[in-house]
Amino acid sequence: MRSGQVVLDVEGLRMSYGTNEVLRDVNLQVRQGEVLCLLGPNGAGKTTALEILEGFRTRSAGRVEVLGADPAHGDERWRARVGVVLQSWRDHGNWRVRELLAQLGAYYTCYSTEEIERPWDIGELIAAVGLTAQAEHRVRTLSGGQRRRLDVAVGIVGRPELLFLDEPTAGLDPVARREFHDLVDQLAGEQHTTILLTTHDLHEAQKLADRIVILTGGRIVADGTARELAQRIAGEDEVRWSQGGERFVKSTPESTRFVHELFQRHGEAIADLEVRRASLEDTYLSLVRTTAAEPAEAAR
Ligand SMILES: Nc1ncnc2c1ncn2[C@@H]1O[C@H](COP(=O)(O)OP(=O)(O)OP(=O)(O)O)[C@@H](O)[C@H]1O
Repeated sequence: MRSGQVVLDVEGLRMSYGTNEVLRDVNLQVRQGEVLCLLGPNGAGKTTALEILEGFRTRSAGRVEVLGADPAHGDERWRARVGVVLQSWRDHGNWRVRELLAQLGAYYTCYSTEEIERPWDIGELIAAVGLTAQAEHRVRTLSGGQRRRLDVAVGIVGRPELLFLDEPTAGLDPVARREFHDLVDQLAGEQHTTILLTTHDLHEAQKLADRIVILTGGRIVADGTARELAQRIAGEDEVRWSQGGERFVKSTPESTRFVHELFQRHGEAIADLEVRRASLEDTYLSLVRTTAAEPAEAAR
């Protein structure tokens, strides 16, 4: 998945709000078609980083290139190629769902290309985000989760090449969450949309992301697939079993192979087998605790 061209390139990004230095030295490259999850504790600077990449916030220092342009100077054509789902916005209460999406979608028509017809067909889009039953409802009458689905629809109505999603599944019920995951898979798989999203749900990150980036202490402290991160920091898998009335525990980086060999050697004598794989959660907690324990100067 890392073979596509670089669509997002960040080097030495810094951001301060007054004396509060939030981003200290962020370096990141994202390739076309990647789904990248940005993780980090509350206040780590994820939204700030996203807002800079989206061109909504001016950075203090560093080089940022998004779809070949500096987002601080992105023109309308550039903006039409970028989709944004913010944490929350509460406008357009009087509009009906279909009417609002058609109105917003019309803006993108002139930005169609030979490869990408803009906007998304509104009926198809409404179905894709699961709002068909509410298509003629006024926005202010939607529930929180339905509103979040609409936020996602607004973000993708122009068929963006690059999509930023800030906590897209916050407040969604399990069914809506699953549908959203399918939609992300569809956007990345069929439309090759590059997706950068933030979440606090590690299972979601594990499920959706080709690559996970952990931001804490103003820097990226880990970058890799869920499995790579789990193993690199949390360590090895743990295999437990009993044999002849005795309990055994073995730590191994290759639990599948180990279990295979165990059964080859001892067959039916093996009982109570359990495999605990190194988890992303272990890694995440360990990294975030380490950074939180460091004095700010040490992290610089
Ligand atoms: N407009 C602003 N003015 C001043 N400080 C701000 C502003 N926006 C964010 N901050 C501060 O910057 C830091 C990072 O905030 P940000 O919202 O980027 O974090 P986050 O990682 O998205 O957090 P969360 O997971 O809680 O959404 C916090 O200390 C916050 O108080």
